[in-house]
Amino acid sequence: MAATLLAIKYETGKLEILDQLLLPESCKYIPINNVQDAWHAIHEMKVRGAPAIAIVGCLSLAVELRKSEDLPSKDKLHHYVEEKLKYLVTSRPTAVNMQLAAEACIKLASDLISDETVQTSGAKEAILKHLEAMLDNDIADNLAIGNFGAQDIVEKTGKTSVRILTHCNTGSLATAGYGTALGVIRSLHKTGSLNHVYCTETRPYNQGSRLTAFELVYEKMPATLICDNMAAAAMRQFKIDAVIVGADRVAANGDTANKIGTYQLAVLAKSHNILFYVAAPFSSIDFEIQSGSLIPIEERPHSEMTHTGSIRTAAAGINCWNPGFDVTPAELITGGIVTEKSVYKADQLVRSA
Ligand SMILES: CSC[C@@H](O)[C@@H](O)C(=O)COP(=O)(O)O
Repeated sequence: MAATLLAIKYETGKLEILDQLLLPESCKYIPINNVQDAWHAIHEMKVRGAPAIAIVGCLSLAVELRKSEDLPSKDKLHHYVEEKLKYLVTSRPTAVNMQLAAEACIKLASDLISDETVQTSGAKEAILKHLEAMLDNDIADNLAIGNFGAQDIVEKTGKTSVRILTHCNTGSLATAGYGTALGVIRSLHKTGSLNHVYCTETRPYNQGSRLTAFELVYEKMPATLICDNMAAAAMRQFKIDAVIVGADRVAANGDTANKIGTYQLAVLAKSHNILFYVAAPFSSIDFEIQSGSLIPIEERPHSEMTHTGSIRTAAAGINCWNPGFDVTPAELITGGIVTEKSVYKADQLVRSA
């Protein structure tokens, strides 16, 4: 893959993340030396985006495991892994990727315990191999998502040059590299099928203007930034062909939690007869949650709405409501849910697909 902006750098036992709080002014990598560092970096949104959260969490455990030389028994190793991963899951509530990654790794640790042929060092190596494979696996998944999504958009619109609208940040900065929804846009660009991409500012945290716009400029894609309240006007004026967004958690029925403002884009897309897509790794689908109403939604600090940096921009004393995410009902996802396996209609989602 061509060199792109990386949110996460990992070399055996050494983990660094790009501090996204400093973007777009400066690009600075900071070390993550242990699980606690990762918890804080995720909680404070130095790294964000559902896949990137899970990868940084899991790699921080790999860093700790590589440092620890005295692991007394396989049983203790299992409890250690379980405790650390469960702690990481508490860093942010809505994205499911960290939770599912934790469950998979805890299950591996538990299977290794019951396997009498495996020694403690072998168990540790197997867990490390599992955790450290996440970066490469995520990039491979994103490339597949990009290809499936680009192909589907070209097929369903019947156009060879499409205009896309996207929301929040779903690119290299939210994943191991390439991206999910932005990966689809990258693939359209790579194959000469992208006419133009419009990215929303994504108030109040501005992932669109700070991060997506940064990636689009970096990659020299034909792109325009719009404020969130310009979406309807832009859909009509620029004849948008498809909206594509990422996901923090997809319920079993296809309802999708993603950055606040996604739902209103889906409603607008419907009334403008525009295809609406969600792009996410299969690991963003939570088959334990039957519908979107059960997805926990993170409430963010009011200062994100009332202040720009240290300057107050809203009247002091006003009440605020600042949910970080909303839920788009499955029936509004008219294009489909693009994963690394295939593009699904909501009613085609099955656990073993
Ligand atoms: C590939 S990232 C998908 C989603 O995680 C993304 O769209 C999003 O909502 C990110 O929210 P954030 O609050 O910045 O972590």
